[in-house]
Amino acid sequence: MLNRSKMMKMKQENEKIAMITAYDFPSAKLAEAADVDMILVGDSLGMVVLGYDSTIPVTVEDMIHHGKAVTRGAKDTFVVVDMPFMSYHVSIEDALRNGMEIYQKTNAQALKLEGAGELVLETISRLTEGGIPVVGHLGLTPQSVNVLGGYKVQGKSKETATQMIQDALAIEKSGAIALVLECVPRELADMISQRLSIPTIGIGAGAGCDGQVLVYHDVLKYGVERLPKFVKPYLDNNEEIQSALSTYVQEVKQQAFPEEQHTFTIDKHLLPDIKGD
Ligand SMILES: Nc1nc(=O)c2c([nH]1)NC[C@@H]1CN(c3ccc(C(=O)N[C@@H](CCC(=O)O)C(=O)O)cc3)CN21
Ligand SMILES: CC(C)C(=O)C(=O)O
Ligand SMILES: [Mg+2]
Repeated sequence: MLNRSKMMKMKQENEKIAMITAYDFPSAKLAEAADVDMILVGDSLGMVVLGYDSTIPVTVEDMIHHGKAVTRGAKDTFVVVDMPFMSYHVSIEDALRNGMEIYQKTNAQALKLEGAGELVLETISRLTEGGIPVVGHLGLTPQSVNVLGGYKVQGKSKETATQMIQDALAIEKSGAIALVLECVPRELADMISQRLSIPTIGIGAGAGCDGQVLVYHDVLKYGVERLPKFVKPYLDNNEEIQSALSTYVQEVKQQAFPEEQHTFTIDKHLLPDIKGD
C-alpha cells in the first residue's frame, strides 16, 4: 500500500500517481484490481451516484456510508475520503470532530479538504498532528461553486495564479501529503508541481502534475450525460447496458425468462396436497 514517503519517492522519480474515484464496493474492487495507486471517495458521489446537481447537499453520513463500502472493497489500496461541504468551516472543534469521525468510521488512509482559508489550514495541521494524513485541493473547488460563479477554470489572472501558488505552499507547510489541482491552466499547475515537494494530482490541470485523478463514472462513461473537457472516457457502453436492460424487460413480458436452467424444482410427490385440487 502507498504511503506518504512512497508518494514523495514517486514524485522524485517522476513515476506518475494514478488515482480514480470510487463510491461503492464493486467500483472499489475493480479499481484495486486495476492497480490504481490511490482511490478517492469523492463528494462528487452526490452528483454521479445520488443525482444532486452539486456536491453541496452531501453530508458527513453520506461520506461515511460510501467510504465504508469502498474500504471493504479495496483493502490493499490507499483510500482518501473527501470531507463534505461545511463540515470543516463551522469551528476548529467541529472540523476536527467531523474529520475524526469520517477517518475512524471509514478506515480510510487520508482525508481531503478543499481550499486554503485560515481555518482549513489550521484543520490540515491539527488533523495531521493528530495522526490523520490530509490531501489538499485547490483550483476549482466544487463546494464553493456558487462563490466561484460556476464550474470554471481557476487561476487565469496574475492575481489568482499568484494566490494559488501561495495557497499551495501554505497547504504543504500545514502538513498535507498531496495536493489535488482541479481545472487549472497547465502552465500554472506545472509551476506549482515544481515548487512543492509533495505530489500534485491533477484533474484538468495538464500532464505536468505528479499524478492524475478522474471520476470513475467519467472514465467508464457510465450514466453521465455530459463529460467535462478534461475527461478521457476509456469505455463507452451505455447503449449496450441500456439494450441489455431492455432485453431483460422484454423477456419477462414475453415469458422468455426465466428458463428451465434458472429454475429450482422438487419432485411432485413432495408437494403438499391441498383440498379441492
Ligand atoms: N462527473 C463528474 N466529473 C467531475 O470531474 C466532477 C463532478 N462530476 N462533480 C464534481 C466536480 C465538478 N466538476 C466539474 C464539472 C464541470 C466542469 C465543466 O463543465 N468545465 C468546463 C470548463 C469551463 C471553463 O472553460 O471555464 C468544460 O467544458 O470542461 C468542470 C468540472 C469536476 N467534478
Ligand atoms: C474530482 C475530485 C478531485 C473530487 O474532489 C471528487 O471527486 O469529489
Ligand atoms: Mg470532491
